[in-house]
Amino acid sequence: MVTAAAASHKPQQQQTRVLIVGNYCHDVLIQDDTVKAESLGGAASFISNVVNGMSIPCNLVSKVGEDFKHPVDYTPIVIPTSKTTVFHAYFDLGIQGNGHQDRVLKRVCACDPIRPSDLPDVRSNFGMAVGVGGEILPETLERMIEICDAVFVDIQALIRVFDSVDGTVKLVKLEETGFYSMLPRIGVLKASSEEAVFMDVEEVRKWCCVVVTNGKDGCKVYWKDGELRISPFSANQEDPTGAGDSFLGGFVAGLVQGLAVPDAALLGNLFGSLTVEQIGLPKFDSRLLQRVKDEVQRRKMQYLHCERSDNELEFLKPAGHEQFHASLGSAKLIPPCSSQARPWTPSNSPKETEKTPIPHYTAQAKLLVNSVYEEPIQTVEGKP
Ligand SMILES: Nc1ncnc2c1ncn2[C@@H]1O[C@H](COP(=O)(O)OP(=O)(O)OP(=O)(O)O)[C@@H](O)[C@H]1O
Ligand SMILES: O[C@H]1[C@H](O)[C@@H](O)[C@H](O)[C@@H](O)[C@H]1O
Repeated sequence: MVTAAAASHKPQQQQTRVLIVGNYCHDVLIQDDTVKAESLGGAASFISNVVNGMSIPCNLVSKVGEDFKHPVDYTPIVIPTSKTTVFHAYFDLGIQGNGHQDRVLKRVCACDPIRPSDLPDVRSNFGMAVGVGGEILPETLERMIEICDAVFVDIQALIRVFDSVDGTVKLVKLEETGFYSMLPRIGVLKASSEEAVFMDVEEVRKWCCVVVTNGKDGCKVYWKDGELRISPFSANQEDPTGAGDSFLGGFVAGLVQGLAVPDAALLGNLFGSLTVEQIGLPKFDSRLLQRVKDEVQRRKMQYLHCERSDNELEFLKPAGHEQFHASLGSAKLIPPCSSQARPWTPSNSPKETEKTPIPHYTAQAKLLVNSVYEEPIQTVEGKP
């Protein structure tokens, strides 16, 4: 675990604040044996879409093959001997109708894994380990823990295995993976409710903060001594792909800007709900984004009037949380600005100069990792 003392010795002036690690992929959505859509995929693409939308600078490490066919903001590493990861998402195979499994995923092509040597040498405040096709190796996560103040992990990067014949994605128990012993050194583990059954939440919450997303019902945050349900936003679901990724992007964007954990989780729910309303990678309306940024700034001003001396308060709902939910909900109702709701391209993504300075990120990263987990814990019970 990163201790407060260790974190305070880290350099305070850094270029990169958010480091996203995970491969871009090609997503093919299939229904009734017909290709419904093909789009850019991978948690890294959905997350950077949100983080960029919130004007937060980030760095991204991703690998693709020479066949990679989408314009992206962050140039991936091109591997001449490998093909881009491809997922086929079947919306009519084995779906249970209980809202748990919304699609059957097959990884039909896998690009190279991301290795420690692929990561930048500079320190980051927030690291995001967000693989989709098995590209995050245990040694890669180890390196991320070394170079980032706080690491956020999507459990899908850790527990996916792929059928050797047709690539169907299956899940294994977290404790059976080589990642389990690293839990005390990560900040947040995010899982969907479908994935959460592959870990013992009661055990894992002793080591790190756990966030379980639950589709249209929002999400739940668990920490060592408490848990909170965070309300959803209504949405007309078109395609669930990437909802969890956009959630994580919004959650981290909120924390980077200094929001308390429950308010940041609301931002996650908001971006998750916006994502399911579009097929593939969502395009966020610029007026909506501006309104969300304004609401976040307004929310931070409210904090100035509250005493929040106890670290655990970062996990509890600050006064005005429900009002913040209502304000974000009304931002969602802004009608799209037709001239601006154009397809996303690198040329209309925010320029570095337009990105706003973020004053509180280091304090927030330290708080998140250290506040309620202040006792340094060296091992997970039963593991070295
Ligand atoms: N139908 C919906 N209506 C409103 N909000 C939704 C809906 N579906 C998802 N969300 C929001 O997005 C978040 C993440 O969704 P979900 O739990 O489905 O993640 P996921 O299964 O990891 O998604 P994916 O694997 O498709 O990326 C939820 O916590 C919720 O806030
Ligand atoms: O683009 C999608 C998205 O990133 C999903 O979260 C992931 O589960 C899929 O594997 C991927 O193809």
